[in-house]
Amino acid sequence: MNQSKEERILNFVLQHAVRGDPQSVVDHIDKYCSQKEWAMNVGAEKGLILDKTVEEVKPSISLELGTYCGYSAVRIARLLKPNAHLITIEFNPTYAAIAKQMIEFAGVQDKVKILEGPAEEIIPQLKKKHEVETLDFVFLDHWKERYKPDTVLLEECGLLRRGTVLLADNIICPGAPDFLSYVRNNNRFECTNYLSHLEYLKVEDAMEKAVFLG
Ligand SMILES: CCCNc1ncnc2c1ncn2[C@@H]1O[C@H](/C=C/CNC(=O)c2cc(-c3ccc(F)cc3)cc(O)c2O)[C@@H](O)[C@H]1O
Ligand SMILES: [Mg+2]
Repeated sequence: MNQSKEERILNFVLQHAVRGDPQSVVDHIDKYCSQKEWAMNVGAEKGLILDKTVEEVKPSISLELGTYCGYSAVRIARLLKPNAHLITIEFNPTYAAIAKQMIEFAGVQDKVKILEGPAEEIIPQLKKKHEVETLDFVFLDHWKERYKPDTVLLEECGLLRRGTVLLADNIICPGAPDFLSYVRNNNRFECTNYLSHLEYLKVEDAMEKAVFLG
C-alpha cells in the first residue's frame, strides 16, 4: 500500500536529519514541505513567533492541541528548560504514531507526552489522571472550530491560572473567528496579534497570543 504524505515526511527526516538533533528535524521537515509537499506544520516563519513565546514564558508545563507529525512538539520541546514537559494531544492514531517516531528521533521523548484521543475528552482528565495542576503555556493548532470550545473547557477545568499564555495558529488562514472574538471581547484575556505568513507560502496568516488574567 503506498505511503501517506505524513509517512513520506517522516521518512525524509529519518533518512536525512541528524538523530538526536531537534533543530535538524525541524529544518528537514521545513525543507521537505517547502520543496516537495506542502503540509500543515506551523513552519519556520510562524515557528519563530512560537519560539519567542516559549522563550518568554519559560513554561514548566505546556499543552499542545493537535500534534499532527510532531513538528511543533519538537520545536517547543527543544526550548524547554530541564524538567519542563509538553503534553500534546492528537486524536488521529496514524498521525500520533508518526509524531511519536518524529519526537523519538529528535531525542526529546523525555520532555514530551503524546496523549491519543479527542482534546475535549482528554482535557478534563489532565488534573487527576495526568497530575497537571495548571498550565503555563498552551499552543492551539488543531481544528479551528475547536479553538473556542476547548479554551472554554480549559478554563472550566481550572487549568488556566493568572498569566497562562495561549498561542493560537491560523488566525487568518484558515481562520478561527469565534475564538478570536471570544478572547478579544473577554476582559479576562489580554490579546496580542502577530501578523505572519502561512507556512511555506506567501499567503498572509497570523497568530494570536491570549494571556489569561485570572
Ligand atoms: C475531535 C476533534 C477535535 N479535537 C481534536 N483533538 C485532538 N486532535 C485533533 C482534534 N481535532 C483535530 N486534531 C488533530 O489536529 C490536527 C489538525 C489540525 C488542523 N489544522 C488545520 O486545519 C490547518 C490548516 C491549514 C491550511 C491553510 C490553508 C489551506 F489552503 C489549507 C490548510 C494551515 C494550518 O496551519 C493548519 O493548522 C490533526 O493532526 C488532527 O488529527
Ligand atoms: Mg496550523
